[in-house]
Amino acid sequence: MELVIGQTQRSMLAYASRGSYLFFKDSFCLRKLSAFRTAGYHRSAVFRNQAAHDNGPLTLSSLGIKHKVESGKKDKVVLLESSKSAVKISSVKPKTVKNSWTRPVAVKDAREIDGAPFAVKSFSELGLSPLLIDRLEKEQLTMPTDVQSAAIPTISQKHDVVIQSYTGSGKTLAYLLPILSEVGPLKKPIEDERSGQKPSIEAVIVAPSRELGMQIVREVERLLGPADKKFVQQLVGGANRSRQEEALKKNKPAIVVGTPGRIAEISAAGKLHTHNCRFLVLDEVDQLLSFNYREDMHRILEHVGRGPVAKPSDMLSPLVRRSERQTILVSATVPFSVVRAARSWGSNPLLVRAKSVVPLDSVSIPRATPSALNSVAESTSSSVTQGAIDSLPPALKHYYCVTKAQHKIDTMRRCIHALDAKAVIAFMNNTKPLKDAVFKLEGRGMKAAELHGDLGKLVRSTTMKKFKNGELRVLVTNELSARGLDVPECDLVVNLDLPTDSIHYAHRAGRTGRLGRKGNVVTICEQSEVFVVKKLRRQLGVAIQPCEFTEGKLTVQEEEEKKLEALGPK
Ligand SMILES: Nc1ncnc2c1ncn2[C@@H]1O[C@H](COP(=O)(O)OP(=O)(O)OP(=O)(O)O)[C@@H](O)[C@H]1O
Repeated sequence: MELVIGQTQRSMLAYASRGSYLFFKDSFCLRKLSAFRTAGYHRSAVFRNQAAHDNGPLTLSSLGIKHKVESGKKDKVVLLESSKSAVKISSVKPKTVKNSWTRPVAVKDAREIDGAPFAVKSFSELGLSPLLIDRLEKEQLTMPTDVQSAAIPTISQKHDVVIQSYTGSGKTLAYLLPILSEVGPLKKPIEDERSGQKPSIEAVIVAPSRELGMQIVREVERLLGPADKKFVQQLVGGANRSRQEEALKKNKPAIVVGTPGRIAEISAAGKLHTHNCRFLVLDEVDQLLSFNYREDMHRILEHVGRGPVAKPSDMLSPLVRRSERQTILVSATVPFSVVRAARSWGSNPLLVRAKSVVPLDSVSIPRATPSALNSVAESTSSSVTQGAIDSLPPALKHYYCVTKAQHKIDTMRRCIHALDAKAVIAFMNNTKPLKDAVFKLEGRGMKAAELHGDLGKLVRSTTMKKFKNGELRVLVTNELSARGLDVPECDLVVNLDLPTDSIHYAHRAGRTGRLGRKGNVVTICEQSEVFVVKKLRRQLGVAIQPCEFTEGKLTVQEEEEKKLEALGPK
């Protein structure tokens, strides 16, 4: 059936219900639009109108569009009347690729996607399963963030995606919710569900640090509810491996969350069966691409979601092989290395941001130039810098304070008092000096603790718990253990050592100002390092103001600022 749409005055984008047409931006001329299978069932369609878009979240009502769904028919029809044009969307049989042992998978044609529904008023407009909506309401999670509004429908329609949005903008739920809508006890009833199907692992989530891995496990447990916690299993390093293997056997979880080394280790031992896995999520993916995870990541990518090939005729084409598993890459920063990975591990991946969903191939992210191999120069490459800028929470305030190396801790203590900060994360580049920093802070009566990879799992989780419940005021840590960490109460980030580039600056800064909250970032440096702060300031396009802490107050050094500006860029 051909859908013909009259010209409309506005460039609009619409998502429609199951099995219907997806049509997209640009003034709709008379043309055939190809069908597109949606796994999730929308009870509404959301239009994007460029004009209205800039005035905040878009919903049908905000666009003056009334919609109703005629139910009871096999194919649903969503009638949309707008003041400008009447558009009738009717259902069509989607094209699917079906194999003997995999679920029907729509052959993806990302060219059809141009924009996504924007911030909608509630999760129930995003086609999530009713059971999951109930759980969200019980957890007082009612309104999706922008990146969630864009990511949830896109993932539900079986696209491989790269989710990029600034730190603390809700990327974790952006991928967890569509997965929980399809997998585990909260999933939608699936028409072609074969009864008595052996429970198997259907989603693998990989995180670069134990803390982040455990944080994601707690988020899944929170959503599943106390009775269904066993559907998710942690496979993080540092924990007892045989206990993890016993739990896998006993609980047969639908979702596993872990660090690359431990997942690869248990998979290699033949104790982790992920060939039927439908989702592979790589959280903080730019970290997971680093050299030290190479072997483990290779194993995970080669095995997760790679179904058994029963007979030669089942040999899957490269496209279908890749499309049998949905690959979801997540990070606040998306340097070229992530783009390259998405292209090789996914099929027609889409770049999902807070306000847009576009084919990844349509975004020009230049390669890091060979000369940018060293970290400081690397951040001069526009892709890296752009990634950092995109990852900075908008409500943050940035300062720097000059002092001698031996006075840094004392300066930080004065900074904490001046800002009356309650939960401070202080970053250093190496593990060794962390203990000394804690010792000095404790010596001045400030409750502090160190967090790094050399500590045992128990010490690390106890430290995190104490920090989150306010028993500790300062957490002194290094880069890796802080990636993705979510401590909503964190109101101050201090750089005791300069970050190596703008991306690292942005990820550190993003530990505060979570989900739009206020936050301060203070970099304490020596005079000889001021030029690096200026470079970061230029690359990030944020005001990192010179300041000092005297008589219990933070004062911005205006004249110093003017002097610096007068010197011009170095
Ligand atoms: N729709 C929502 N409504 C209310 N709170 C939310 C919502 N989505 C996420 N949150 C909360 O916001 C905080 C930040 O979410 P999350 O950690 O997923 O952000 P992120 O973008 O993954 O951050 P990072 O880039 O640092 O990993 C969490 O405490 C989370 O529980």
